[in-house]
Amino acid sequence: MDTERLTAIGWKPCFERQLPADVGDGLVVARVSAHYGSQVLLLGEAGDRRAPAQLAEAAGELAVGDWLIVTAADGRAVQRLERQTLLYRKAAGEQARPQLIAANIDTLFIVSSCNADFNLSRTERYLALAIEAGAEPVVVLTKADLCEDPANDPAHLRRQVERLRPGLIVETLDARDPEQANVLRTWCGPGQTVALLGSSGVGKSTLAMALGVGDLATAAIREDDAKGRHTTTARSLYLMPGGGVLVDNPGIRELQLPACVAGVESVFEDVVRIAEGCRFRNCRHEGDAGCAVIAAVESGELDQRRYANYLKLLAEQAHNARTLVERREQDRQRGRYIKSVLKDHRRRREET
Ligand SMILES: Nc1nc2c(ncn2[C@@H]2O[C@H](COP(=O)(O)OP(=O)(O)OP(=O)(O)O)[C@@H](O)[C@H]2O)c(=O)[nH]1
Ligand SMILES: [Zn+2]
Repeated sequence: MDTERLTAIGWKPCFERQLPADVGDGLVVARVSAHYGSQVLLLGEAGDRRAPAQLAEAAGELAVGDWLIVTAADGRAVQRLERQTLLYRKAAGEQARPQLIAANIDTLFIVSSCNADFNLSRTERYLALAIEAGAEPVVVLTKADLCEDPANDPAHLRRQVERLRPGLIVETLDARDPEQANVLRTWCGPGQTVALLGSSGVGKSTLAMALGVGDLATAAIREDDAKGRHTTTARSLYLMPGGGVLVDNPGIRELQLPACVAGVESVFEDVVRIAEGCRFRNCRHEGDAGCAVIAAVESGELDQRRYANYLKLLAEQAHNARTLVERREQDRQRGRYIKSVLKDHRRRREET
């Protein structure tokens, strides 16, 4: 096993420890680089290769960024290494299970611009997501060069964001300038995996360019299919020149809040601490008698915006959690209904 080459695709000692003894004996290490329909793209020591999804998923459901032990011959997974972090979102459509977005991301760059997109409540939402996933959040404020309002200069905006969470790291920069983007190199070295989270137009692709990844929009793999036709497929893992990996796919960019009480409570530790002083244990902090949170807002100790966003994010994630449970219940009922229809059908057939 060439550890150096694996490190270039995000391999770390914590994965090394999980390796079975027989790796090398017809088994190789690979990382899920993209997942589409019936095919999975696996990134290994020797570069990209394809495997039928059915084989690659033999050791469990996959997310982009997962590490697998696969057979060298046909890419059949014999083991999925334990995930260090996992980004997921609420189920889409008929699915009852959360949809996996990406695994093993060490750092989430929460990107927002110094001008129109600057929004503390949105940043809190992304912080909750990052913490829930287990990834380290780093806030990147782009378009620092376009900040014309001296009352809202980049340094001032940065301080506002820093106050959202003790120890939170915030960088301000012009995303078009590779030299300025170098402040992010700390998180982009060998063995490290990062992803960019943020609204459209804030500069995620521009940042990726500045970090040397190249043009994300056009960075597709061209290959010839069995009939010699050119096909292009989008991958989701990009190697950075410094040795790290950038994960990018639309699923990450548009991430919504899944069920994540722990993430929300971690971002709002101060509010949770104040709430310990509420008279009632199940206080909803919405006008209940003896509410310490409302008292803190009234006294000015707690910011009104932060208070409102805390309640909003809590409600939102609870709603998303509830729809999952409700969907599961609906599925059960539908299953029961289908069974009864089939039974009915059989009985009638037996009668005739
Ligand atoms: N002046 C200035 N322009 C920037 C900066 N960052 C991004 N831009 C410009 O903003 C526009 C949008 O940037 P993108 O990198 O495409 O934004 P994105 O976040 O990738 O957007 P989506 O792909 O829609 O998610 C481009 O025209 C960039 O050149 C910056 O720091 N300063
Ligand atoms: Zn209360």
